[in-house]
Amino acid sequence: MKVTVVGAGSWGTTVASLVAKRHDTTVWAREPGLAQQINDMHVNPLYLAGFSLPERLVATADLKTATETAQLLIIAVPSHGFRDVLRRACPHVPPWIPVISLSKGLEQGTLLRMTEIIRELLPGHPAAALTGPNLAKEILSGKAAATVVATEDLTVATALQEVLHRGLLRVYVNHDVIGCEIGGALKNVVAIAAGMAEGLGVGDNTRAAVITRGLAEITQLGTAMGGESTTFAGLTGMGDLLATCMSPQSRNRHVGERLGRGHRLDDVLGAMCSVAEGVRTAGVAVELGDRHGLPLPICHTIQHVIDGKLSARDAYEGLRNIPAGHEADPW
Ligand SMILES: NC(=O)c1ccc[n+]([C@@H]2O[C@H](COP(=O)([O-])OP(=O)(O)OC[C@H]3O[C@@H](n4cnc5c(N)ncnc54)[C@H](O)[C@@H]3O)[C@@H](O)[C@H]2O)c1
Ligand SMILES: O=P(O)(O)OC[C@H](O)CO
Repeated sequence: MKVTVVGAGSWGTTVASLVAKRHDTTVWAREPGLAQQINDMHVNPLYLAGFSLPERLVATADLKTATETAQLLIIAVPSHGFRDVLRRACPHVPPWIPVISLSKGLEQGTLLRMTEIIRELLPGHPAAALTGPNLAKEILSGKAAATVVATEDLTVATALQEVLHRGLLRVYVNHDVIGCEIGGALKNVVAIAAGMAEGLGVGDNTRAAVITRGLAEITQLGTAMGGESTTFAGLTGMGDLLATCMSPQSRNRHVGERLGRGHRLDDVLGAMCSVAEGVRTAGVAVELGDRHGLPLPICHTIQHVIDGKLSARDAYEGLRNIPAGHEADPW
């Protein structure tokens, strides 16, 4: 099969490297110099310094060349660039090939999930999300992991599972696309909160409380949007939340940790080469919460920190002052 991965960041390059072991795989890099380094030296020093990539993996900076012969298209650019890149690729995408989103975010303004953007721009193409506790560098270094391919049609999901399943990467299927995408996007916001706890040194009990209440917020919003509650206890919910909140490799947790240590958001983001999706997702989650009548206090608080209305320390004070009612209440 001919597989094209659009986006040569840390996750796009990792997934392309795994798929390239069994399929003809092309990765599109926005940066022409990076495409050349992948082709000539089989490295991606910009996003995956120190790793060797398979020699079979081909890169190009030309979107038409990358997509026109693809039999499976995988989109791996951050959510803020997703629509623009897909729109530019659209005229070259062969009819009816499946399109998988790797992006864990929501579109600002429209509040859409990435598979909804795929459906809007490429109607009739099967749209899927690949999501789960998947820190790119661990997977590229060959450590075992599990992930989920989510699409409503389980026949398509099973076919995609077959393409993506690789030795130590165990790929499950799920039909609950809403639940899987909401879990993947919102865990990044909670990871910023968990990182802040780390930076502030408020303790592991507090961190556990924030992670658990964070999962409650994710589940409330996800089920209100049509996701199934069991999904949020699985790999794309609790699994990814744990990996992202616990791991020092997480960019979102890193942003939170720096904020907790008193750094300015602009400085933190300016020093990073990679994306931290939670920074943009917090506001979208708040808007979705408003739409569904849900208070989502952790998302609100993180949005206030991102807007500069609250310091990390004040944010934690504020969360402490929220009245504790029944555990099943939405606040
Ligand atoms: N890195 C991981 O461990 C990991 C794991 C699972 C999911 N994800 C998700 O995958 C998505 C991509 O993450 P990543 O880690 O590869 O990001 P990254 O920051 O490492 O790389 C992003 C890639 O997209 C390109 N890009 C950035 N902005 C763009 C724009 N506006 N238009 C076109 N291209 C643009 C960059 O050039 C780069 O090739 C994110 O949504 C992330 O949450 C990441
Ligand atoms: O580095 P982060 O915070 O974007 O997290 C990466 C993955 O989404 C973890 O599953």
